[in-house]
Amino acid sequence: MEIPFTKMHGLGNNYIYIDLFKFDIAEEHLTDLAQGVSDIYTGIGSDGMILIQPSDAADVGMRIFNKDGSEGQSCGNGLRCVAKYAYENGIIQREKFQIETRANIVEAEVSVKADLVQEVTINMGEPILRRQAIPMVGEDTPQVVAEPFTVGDETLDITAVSMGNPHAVFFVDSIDTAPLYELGPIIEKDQRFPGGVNVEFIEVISSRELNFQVWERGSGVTQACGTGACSSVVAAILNGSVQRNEDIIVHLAGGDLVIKWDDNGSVWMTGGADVIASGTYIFNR
Ligand SMILES: N[C@@H](CCC[C@H](N)C(=O)O)C(=O)O
Repeated sequence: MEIPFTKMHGLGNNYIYIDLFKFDIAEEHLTDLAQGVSDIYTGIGSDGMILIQPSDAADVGMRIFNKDGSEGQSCGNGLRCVAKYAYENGIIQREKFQIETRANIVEAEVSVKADLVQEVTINMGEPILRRQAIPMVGEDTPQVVAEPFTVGDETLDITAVSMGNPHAVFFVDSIDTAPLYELGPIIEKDQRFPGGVNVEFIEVISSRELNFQVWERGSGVTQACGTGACSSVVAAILNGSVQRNEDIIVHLAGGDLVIKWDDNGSVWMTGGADVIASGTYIFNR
């Protein structure tokens, strides 16, 4: 099967995008296809695959598959790229529109120059903080903030947040010595997170800026994670390190995002989205 694709990235978090407005793929092939396109040796090479598709509930829909073929509920960097693709390819003709994910419907606004999208702002909706809704096991509590969390012989303080997908946020003194490769893969599959979890290590560098590293569920270390940046700002606010209703700059390996958790409860994300390549993938089922 010959499948048309576009490869895009948001701050280096790169996915193979398939436009289901133009092309259909049977559900049974999606896991294999995501693994296939993501492989750097035998595929195109990516952090995963994103489907851009018609939606009954919003202007456009998206589904995100990680590198290992598992399906996530949302993807912040993917949402900005879907917004850019939808606008530049005439799926949507307005600068403000809605995108449906498995988690929720978000509001996107594109800023356009010479018909090209320069930057995208997404209202990602409200964070989910209740323990069992994240989901995290244990007696239900309204929030999981700075709780001791033992992994092997280390005990760290965890703040858990869901932006539709689950995130375990750990504050460290320096991002350079964060145990990303050592603890990321272990915490990702820790039984206290029945659906697995994305793992972030955060250094607070001022009341307006955070340094960020991520181990993503299903994909490992990536250059950036939009839902992770949102979760980290929410976690930093819950821990009293930064303020609500202010623009916080998150420095990720692939560049910066501006995140705000406003007084009405919504988390806003602003950043770039870029096209890398387009072509045809030969899918051997
Ligand atoms: N990179 C994404 C998140 C992708 C999904 C995640 N790995 C999960 O399984 O929840 C982002 O930019 O948010």
